[in-house]
Amino acid sequence: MAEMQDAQNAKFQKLRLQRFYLAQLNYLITYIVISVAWFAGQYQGSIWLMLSHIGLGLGTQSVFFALMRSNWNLRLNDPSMTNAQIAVAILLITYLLAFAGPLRGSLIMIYANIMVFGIFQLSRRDFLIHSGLALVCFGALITIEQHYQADTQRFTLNLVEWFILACFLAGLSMTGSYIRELRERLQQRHNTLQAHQETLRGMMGQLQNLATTDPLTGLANRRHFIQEAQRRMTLMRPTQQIGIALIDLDHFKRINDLYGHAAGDQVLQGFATLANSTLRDGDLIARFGGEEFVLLLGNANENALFQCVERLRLRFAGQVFDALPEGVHCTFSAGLALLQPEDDFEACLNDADQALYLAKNSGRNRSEIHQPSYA
Ligand SMILES: Nc1nc2c(ncn2[C@@H]2O[C@H](COP(=O)(O)OP(=O)(O)OP(=O)(O)O)[C@@H](O)[C@H]2O)c(=O)[nH]1
Repeated sequence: MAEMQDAQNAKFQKLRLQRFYLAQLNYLITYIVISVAWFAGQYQGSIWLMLSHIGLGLGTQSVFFALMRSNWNLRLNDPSMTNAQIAVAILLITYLLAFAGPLRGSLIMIYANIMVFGIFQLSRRDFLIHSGLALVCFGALITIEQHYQADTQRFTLNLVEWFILACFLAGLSMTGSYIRELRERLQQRHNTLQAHQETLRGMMGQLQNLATTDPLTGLANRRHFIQEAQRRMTLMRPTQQIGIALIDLDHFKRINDLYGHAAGDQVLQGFATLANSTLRDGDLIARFGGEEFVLLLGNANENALFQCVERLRLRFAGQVFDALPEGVHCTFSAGLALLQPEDDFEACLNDADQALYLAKNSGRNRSEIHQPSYA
C-alpha cells in the first residue's frame, strides 16, 4: 500500500517537473525578447537593469526547482505550487513592463500566457485572484508612471491597455475554470470506471472460485483437478513421475443412513481439513465426486506416494467426529498409480481406479498401488 502511494507520488512529481520545465521555456522566450528589445534600442533602461530581469527570473525559478527536487513541495497543500509560481511570474512581468516602453502594448499579453499555466489547476476563485493581481500590478504601474511623467495621452493609452487586459483575463478566467470543471468531471468518471473495474475483478475472482472449488469441502473440484493435472504434465521433466491416488471413503452410505446426511457432510469436510493439513504445498487434493477424492503428488516415486497416502489414511482412521457416536470412526481405501511424462492421464486414472477396486475387495481401509499385471 505504502509502495503504491510512493509510486503515485513519484508519478505526480514527475508531471509537476515536466510542467515546470515547460514554464522555463516560456521564461527563456521572455529573456530572448528582453535581449532583442535591448539590442534594438527599445528597452528603456541600462544593460544592468535589463540583466536584472533575467537574474530575477533565474533566481526565483531556481528556488522553485530546488523545492521540487528536494520534494519539499510535497509538504504543501498544493505541491504543484501553481499559485505561487503564477504570482511570482505576474510580479516579474510587471517589473519588465515598467521598462518596456513602446513594446508594452505587445508584451502585456504575457499576463494571459502566465494564466494558461493554471488552466488545469486553478479554481475560478484562483483565476479571479490572479487576474486581479495582474490588473492591480499593471494599474499601479501606469498610475505611478502618470504620477511622475504626467503624460495624459500616454495615460489614456495605458488605461485602454488596462481595459483590454481586464477583458482578456475575464474571458480567460471563465474558459479556464470551465476547462477545470471538465477535467474534474472526467476524473470523476475515471474514478467511477475504476471502481466498477475493481468490482468486476472481485466478481470474476468469485466466479473463478465457484467454477474451480467444491462448495462443501472447499477443495478443488474435478474439473479444476483435471485441468491442473494436465497443466503439470506439460511441465514434467523426462525422468519425473507424478503420483495419483484415488481415495474413496469406506461404507459411507452407512454413515449417512445411520447418523444422517449432516453427519456425512461433516465427515467429508473433516477429511478435507485433514488432507489439507497433512499434504505439502505443491500437492493437490480435490473432491472427485460424492465420497471420492483424488490426490496428486508432484515429483513422487512409488514409496513416497504410498507413505503419503498411508499417513493420511492412518490419521483419518483415528479422527474423531462430533456428529458420530463415540468409538465410531471412518476409513478410506485408496488406489495409487504413477504417471510418466509420456503417459495418458485418463489411463493413469483408470489404473488408480483398478487399484482402488482391489483395495475395496481386499477388505477396505488400505492402499493398493497399481501393478502393470492388473491390466
Ligand atoms: N452426506 C453426504 N453424502 C454424500 C455426498 N455425496 C455422496 N454421498 C453419499 O455417499 C454414499 C456413497 O455410497 P456408495 O457409493 O454405496 O459407497 P460406500 O457406501 O462408501 O461403499 P464403498 O465405497 O463400497 O465402501 C451415498 O450414500 C451418497 O449419497 C455428500 O455430499 N454428502
